[in-house]
Amino acid sequence: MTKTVPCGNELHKFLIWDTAGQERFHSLAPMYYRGSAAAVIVYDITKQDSFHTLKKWVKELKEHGPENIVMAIAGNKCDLSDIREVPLKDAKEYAESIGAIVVETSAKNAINIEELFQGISRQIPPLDPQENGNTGAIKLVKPTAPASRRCC
Ligand SMILES: Nc1nc2c(ncn2[C@@H]2O[C@H](COP(=O)(O)OP(=O)(O)OP(=O)(O)O)[C@@H](O)[C@H]2O)c(=O)[nH]1
Repeated sequence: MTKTVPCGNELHKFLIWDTAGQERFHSLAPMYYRGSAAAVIVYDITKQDSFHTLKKWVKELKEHGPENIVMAIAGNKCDLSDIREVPLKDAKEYAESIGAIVVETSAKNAINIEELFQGISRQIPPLDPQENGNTGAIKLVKPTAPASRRCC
């Protein structure tokens, strides 16, 4: 899946992989997060267990993920906040402690999805010109094609 996000006067094009969260697919996860610029770790605000599992994923990313990976925490199913088990305050405190972005989303009602990707976009450093195939010392023009970034 791809998503293009305006960021200042650039366009960031994200290539997005949805990794299966279940334990039996755990060993496949490094294939997705290796080389990724950002990771969105999703929990379900109506299930405390999912917030606990999220912390395990954050630990794994910190130990084995790319050094400067941008981490974003998404508390999904915010349309069901009347049956929430995870207070937003807990998620915010945890996110702050690990330097991650946090936002409550609803995939069902398309709430805060755009904001989530904009938040990530703002944290991703500009492309290294050499990585971009540009070896010149002075950048005279902004690329017209969107820069591609990976996100899992
Ligand atoms: N109310 C509500 N239901 C949702 C939302 N997002 C997903 N669901 C429902 O939650 C269930 C699980 O959704 P999935 O997308 O399969 O969840 P997942 O975490 O990606 O599952 P795995 O890929 O198997 O790890 C489905 O029945 C969805 O319709 C949401 O924002 N609000």
